[in-house]
Amino acid sequence: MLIVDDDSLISESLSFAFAQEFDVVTSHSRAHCRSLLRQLRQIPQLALVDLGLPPLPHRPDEGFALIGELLALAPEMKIIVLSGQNDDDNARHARTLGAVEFVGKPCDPARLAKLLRQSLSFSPPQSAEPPSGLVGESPPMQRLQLQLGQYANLAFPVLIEGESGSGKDIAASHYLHRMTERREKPFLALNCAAISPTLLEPTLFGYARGAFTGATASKSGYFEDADSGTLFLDEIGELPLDLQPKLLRVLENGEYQRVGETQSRISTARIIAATNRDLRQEVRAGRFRADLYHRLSVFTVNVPPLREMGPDRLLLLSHFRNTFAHQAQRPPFQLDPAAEALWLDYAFPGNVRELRNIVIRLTARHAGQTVSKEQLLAEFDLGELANENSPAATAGLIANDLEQTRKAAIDHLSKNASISLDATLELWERSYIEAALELSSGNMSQAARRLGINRTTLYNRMQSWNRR
Ligand SMILES: Nc1ncnc2c1ncn2[C@@H]1O[C@H](COP(=O)(O)OP(=O)(O)OP(=O)(O)O)[C@@H](O)[C@H]1O
Repeated sequence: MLIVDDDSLISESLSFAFAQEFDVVTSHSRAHCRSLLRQLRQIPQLALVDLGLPPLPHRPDEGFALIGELLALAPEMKIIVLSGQNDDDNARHARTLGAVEFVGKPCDPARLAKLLRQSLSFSPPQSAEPPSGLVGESPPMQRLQLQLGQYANLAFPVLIEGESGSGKDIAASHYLHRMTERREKPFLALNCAAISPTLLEPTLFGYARGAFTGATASKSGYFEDADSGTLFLDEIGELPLDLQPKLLRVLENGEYQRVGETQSRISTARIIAATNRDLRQEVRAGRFRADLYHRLSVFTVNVPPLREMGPDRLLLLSHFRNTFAHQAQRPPFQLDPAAEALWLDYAFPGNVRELRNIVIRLTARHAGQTVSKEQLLAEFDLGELANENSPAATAGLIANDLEQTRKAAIDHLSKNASISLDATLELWERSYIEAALELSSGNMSQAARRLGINRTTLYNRMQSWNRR
C-alpha cells in the first residue's frame, strides 16, 4: 500500500497502524511518488492519497493530478482519498478521476482499514471481462468493434485513441490479441509513462552485460520477449524524443539493437500503441516525431467516451452490478425510475472506470436495496458539467446579443406603459431553458451544459416555475 501525505505525522502513524496488514510505502509529494514508484518492484494495489500536496498544499490540484498519474501507471489500483479539504465537490471530482473512496480527515483508522479491505475485495477479476470484450451495443461501440475485427489479423501497427478509462486496454488485449491468430503467442504491455525515461530503452530493447552501471548480465527486452506476439505500448505520447527514432526503425524494418550491442536483431512482434492525448497536437508542439506518428497511425481506432454511448450506460450498469454483487456474495442494488433516468443523463467524465467505481460503491452501501435519485446524485461530479462555457466566450456572446436584446426591450417597453422586470426576466430565463432542452432533445445534462449551469441548478430553476 502507498500512503501519500505531506504531513509526516499522518503518514507515519497510518503506516504504523496498517503495517501488520499491508506492506506500506510512504511519500510526501507527487514528484517524490513518481520516482518512488519507478524503483519499486511491484506497484502497490492500494493507495491512500492526500489532496493538498506541495507545492500547492492548500489546493487539491496536486492530489488530483496524482490520482491521474497513479491510474495511468496501474489502472486497477484502488485509490482512497484522505483529505482535510473535505468538501463534496472535491470528493466527487476525485471519484470521477478514478478514486474509489473519499474520506475526510480526521478519520477513524478502524473505518479506514475496513474501507481498504473492502476496496481490495472488489478487484475486477478476469471474469469481469465478458467473452466479447467491450460491453456496449451503441453505434460508436459497434463501429469500434467492427474496425477492431478488420484490423485484428493485419501485421501493421494500430493506434488506439481514447479518453482515460474508456477501455483502450481491452481493445488492445482482447480484440487485437486474444481474438487474433497471434493469440497463442505472448502479449506484453508496457506503459511508457510508468518507467523512468532512462530505463525505457533497455526495457524495450534489452541490454548487453556491462552496458551501464548495474548491468551485470545481459538481458532481453520487451521486443525480444514479445517474440511474434503482440507488444502493447500504452501512453505512447510519453516516449522520449531521443528514443522515437529507434521505435521508428523497428516499425520500418523490424530492426533494433540491445543497449551496448552493435549487432542488429529482428523483431516480428506486432505493435499496438495507445494514447489518451491528442498525438497530432504533440507533433505540432515538437514533442512527438511526425514520421513516427504517421507510421503508427495508418490504422487508428477511437474508443468512444461513455457520454457518446447512450443506453450502453444501462448495459454497463447491469454488467458491473451483477459481477460485483456476485463477487461480494450480496444481492444487487436497484435504481428507482428517477435514479435510472439520472444514470442515463449523466456524462461520466471519467468514462467506464468512473461508472465501474460508482457501481462498486453502490454495491458496498446499498446491496439488495433501491437507490434513489438523491443517493445517486451524491456520487456524480456535477462540477464537471458546469462552467464549460468560459467566461470570456460567454462575454463575447452576450456582447453580440446585447444590441438585439436592447432593441427588443425598447420595443417591449414602448408598447407597454409599465412592465414587471422580474416577470420579464423569468420569461427570458424560461425561454432559454426551453430552447436549450429542445436543442438537447430533452437531455438535462446537455441542456445544463449549453446554459453554463450545473444540472442541479437547472432542476431548481425549473421547479421554481411550478412554485410560482
Ligand atoms: N466497454 C467496456 N466494457 C466493459 N468494461 C470496460 C469497458 N470499458 C472499460 N471497461 C473497464 O473499465 C476499466 C478502465 O478501462 P481501461 O483500463 O481499458 O481504460 P483505458 O482507456 O486503458 O484507460 P487509461 O488511459 O486510463 O489507461 C477497466 O476495468 C476495464 O475493464
